[in-house]
Formats: sequence, structure tokens, C-alpha cells
Amino acid sequence: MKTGLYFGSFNPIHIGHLIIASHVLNETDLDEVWFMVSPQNPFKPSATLLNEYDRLHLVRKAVEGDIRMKASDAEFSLPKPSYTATTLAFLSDKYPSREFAIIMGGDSFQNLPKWHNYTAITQHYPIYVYNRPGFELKPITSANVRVLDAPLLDISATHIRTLILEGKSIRYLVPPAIEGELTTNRFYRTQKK
Ligand SMILES: Nc1ncnc2c1ncn2[C@@H]1O[C@H](COP(=O)(O)OP(=O)(O)OP(=O)(O)O)[C@@H](O)[C@H]1O
Ligand SMILES: O=C(O)c1ccc[n+]([C@@H]2O[C@H](COP(=O)([O-])O)[C@@H](O)[C@H]2O)c1
Repeated sequence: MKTGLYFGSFNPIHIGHLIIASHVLNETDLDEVWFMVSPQNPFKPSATLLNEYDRLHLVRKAVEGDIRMKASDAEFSLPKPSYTATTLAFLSDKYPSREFAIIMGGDSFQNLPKWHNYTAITQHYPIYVYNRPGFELKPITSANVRVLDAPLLDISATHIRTLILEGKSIRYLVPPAIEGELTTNRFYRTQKK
């Protein structure tokens, strides 16, 4: 079984994430994708971050009915901030018969050499990179990288949060199942200090 691990804050999940996951499943030999919801990215401020249980719930809703995808809370019980190398060691230990690969956008890939223990990641796990507008892909020699040939998607969670704050529509940017949840629960309606 080959599992693609898609790490992210998913604050909130959007159709960019889902299109990327589906593209990877269609075009590679990965059998499934796990969305790894990170409680706290070591590099990102937490001011705009919805609590991890709400973000996990939105990811679950977004992938409901697609048997190729699942939401994981594995990082919830690991130390914070969420260091990917730590999570990978934990998962490889817990699931010895699974083969893991990593899926990430060009913005994350560009920063990879600054990540905690990054050579443990690049030496042991293949990385599927999905280009992102505005980010140049510089090769990392130690890594087993496959750049996906796919259209660029100029969609970000930051833009979605701004639209919500301004009272504008986010229709088509998130799956319908979570658009209703975001509205009902008034998520991202107020700017946290
Ligand atoms: N439009 C996109 N194209 C390619 N990769 C993307 C896209 N959106 C997100 N990703 C990738 O998905 C992963 C998780 O991203 P994340 O949850 O931070 O979404 P985001 O839209 O970048 O959020 P934010 O705007 O809050 O920084 C990262 O590897 C990121 O590079
Ligand atoms: O391990 C690290 O040092 C590290 C540094 C920066 C980001 N990450 C992880 O990369 C993922 C992408 O984060 P984000 O917030 O851009 O969605 C998320 O799972 C972070 O925990 C991990």
C-alpha cells in the first residue's frame, strides 16, 4: 500500500488541496492520500489559526465519500510545533508495512532546507511537488523529487479567510459541504489579535 501524506494547516481546506490530492492519485502509483492536519506549523503565526479540531472536522467533511482520501489527527498527540520529521518517524514506526511519500506545494518545498531535521525527510521519503504560482522550484540534491505536471492553481487559504472577513462569497473555492459549515459556525468572521 502506497500512501501519500499531505501535510498542512488546512486553515481551511480548499479546492486547491483537493484538486492536487486527486491529481496525484490519478497520475502516480499512490493508492491513497492522508491529509495530515498540523496543529501548529513551526513557521506560521497562530493568530488566524482555527483550532485543530475544527480544521480536522472541515477536512473530514471535505473528503467524505472519497474512499481514496482520509483526514488524520496523528499530529494532535505529538509535541508542538508540528515537526514533519517527527511525524514521519512516528508513522513509519506505527505502520511498518506501508510505503509513505510526501505531497507538497512549491512554497513548502522552497523552504524545506530550513525544516527541522530535513535530511531525515529527503533521504527516506519520495516527495511529490505541485507547483504554486510565484514560487520557483530549486532542486535539492539529496531528495527524491517528482515535480507534477499540472495546471497552476492560484487559490490560497489566506485569500479565503480575507473574503470571509470582508463578507464576500467563497463559493467554488471550498467544497459545498464545508461552505455551509464555515457560514453556520461563523469561522474566520473576526480578526484574532
Ligand atoms: N494552490 C495551491 N497550489 C499548490 N500547492 C498548494 C496550494 N494551496 C496549498 N498548497 C500546498 O498545500 C499544503 C498545505 O497548505 P496550506 O494548508 O498552508 O494552504 P495555503 O492555502 O497555503 O494556506 P495559507 O494561505 O493559510 O498559507 C502546502 O504544501 C502548500 O504548499
Ligand atoms: O518540520 C518542520 O520544520 C516544518 C517547517 C515548516 C512547515 N512544516 C509543516 O509543513 C506543513 C505545511 O504547513 P502549512 O501551514 O503551510 O500548511 C505543515 O504540516 C507544517 O507542520 C514543517
